Amino acid sequence: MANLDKFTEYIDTHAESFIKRLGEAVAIKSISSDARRRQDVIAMGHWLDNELKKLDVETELMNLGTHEMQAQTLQLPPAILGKLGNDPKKKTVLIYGHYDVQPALLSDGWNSDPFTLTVDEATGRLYGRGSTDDKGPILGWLNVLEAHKSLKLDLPVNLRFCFEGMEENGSEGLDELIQSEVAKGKDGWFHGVDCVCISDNYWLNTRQPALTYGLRGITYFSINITGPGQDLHSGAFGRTVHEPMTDLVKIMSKLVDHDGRILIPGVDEMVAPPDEEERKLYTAIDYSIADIEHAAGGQVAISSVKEDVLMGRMRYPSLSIHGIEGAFSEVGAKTVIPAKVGGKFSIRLVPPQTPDNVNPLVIAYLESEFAKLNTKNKMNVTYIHGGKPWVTDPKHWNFEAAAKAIQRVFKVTPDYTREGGSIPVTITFADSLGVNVLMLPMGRGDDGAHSTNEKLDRSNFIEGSKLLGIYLHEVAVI
Ligand SMILES: NCC(=O)N[C@@H](Cc1c[nH]cn1)C(=O)O
Ligand SMILES: [Zn+2]
Ligand SMILES: [Zn+2]
Repeated sequence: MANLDKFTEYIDTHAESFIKRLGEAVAIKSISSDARRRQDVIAMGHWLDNELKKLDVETELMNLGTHEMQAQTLQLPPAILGKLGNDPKKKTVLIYGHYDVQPALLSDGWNSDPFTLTVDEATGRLYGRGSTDDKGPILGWLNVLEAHKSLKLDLPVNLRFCFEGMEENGSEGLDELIQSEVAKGKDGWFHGVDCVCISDNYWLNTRQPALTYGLRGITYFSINITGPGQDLHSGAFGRTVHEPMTDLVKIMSKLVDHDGRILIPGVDEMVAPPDEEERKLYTAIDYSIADIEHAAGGQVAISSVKEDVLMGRMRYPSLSIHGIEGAFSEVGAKTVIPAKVGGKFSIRLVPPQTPDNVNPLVIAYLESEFAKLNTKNKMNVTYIHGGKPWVTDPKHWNFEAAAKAIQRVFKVTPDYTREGGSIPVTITFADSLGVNVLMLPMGRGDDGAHSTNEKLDRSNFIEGSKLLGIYLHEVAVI
């Protein structure tokens, strides 16, 4: 393998300009789930496209059409497909990432403006929405390209890129794009891809780099309850009408138990319990209850048994309640009966669960529980989006190359993990291209993705950029 000292030195000496570039990306409020921010998501796509072009990547902005969201018809942000290198003697690696982010408001509890990358010099942490999910990792790839271009270092593999702007909101249009590109054969953007690498997840803890060979799927629902023609005075109407919020709270309380058990008949039962052999896998992982409680920011773990916590995240389904639309949520003591409320929840799925086999159980259960309420209000259940779980073979050469790269950069062997989150496009790549997909995380388990004060440690950004580059060199020689 080539002497990569110059490459790693370049990454070290250019750390400040890489952080500045990450600051530019974080400043673009590319929140895909908020119709008001759609132009920002599109602007972020153009920003990224421009950065790729500066680094000699041939790109095309793919128009994914429009969709309906929040009572509007919106242009979907473009998928960016890219190509760098076409040497038949080299392997071809497809890189995926997403340039959209989750919503964030200072008033949610951030200590600094979420869209201003804020460097804490004392801890080396880079705070900002998207710092770890997924702008930091995407920019890690840009850092690798910049270093190779500036040093006139030959890239060891051909690269293909697929960056999207709707991952945090159901990846609309992407599956169809991938399938149509694959159907084009040698004229498609993904022709000749040997393996896929996705950097869009986290180490399990704060100490040990990880390689991830599984993701949970997801099925996301909203339950809307209506009845009164308008919001009502609770003094004038309390105990005289059926209240939508009361019905909703009762229904939502029937979904999951305090110990995480899903109460929808048949859902938990689809997943076989682990045997002794499998349990040992979790015993071997360097993890403790303190790790989960540190990452959660409170002493709130459901179990005090490490293996159960790990299995709760990696190999069992979970149900989470996310929010209630239409609820009175301002300061003060408004005595209102909301006329219309919508509760949102999702279930993380594991094999053999899929939205197709779980959704009918969810809908039948909600309808039967609603019928028991004897209310005159009306319930409407909407499936918002979903994706299947994914598990792959971590003994594949793609994982071996990444493990060698981790050994070179961090001088340790990685943890092998399954991730609790979902990236539905992973399975689309695996199935439609028929190649191995690797998840190579950059951030740590306490980064707070989707949460307040999301961060990426400076060392993870810099060492992580080295890792991405060295991984490509290991792929070339494996
Ligand atoms: N980094 C991956 C990630 O955060 N994925 C999201 C995907 C999603 C699905 N529905 C809404 N977002 C996740 O929540 O796992
Ligand atoms: Zn992500
Ligand atoms: Zn995310």
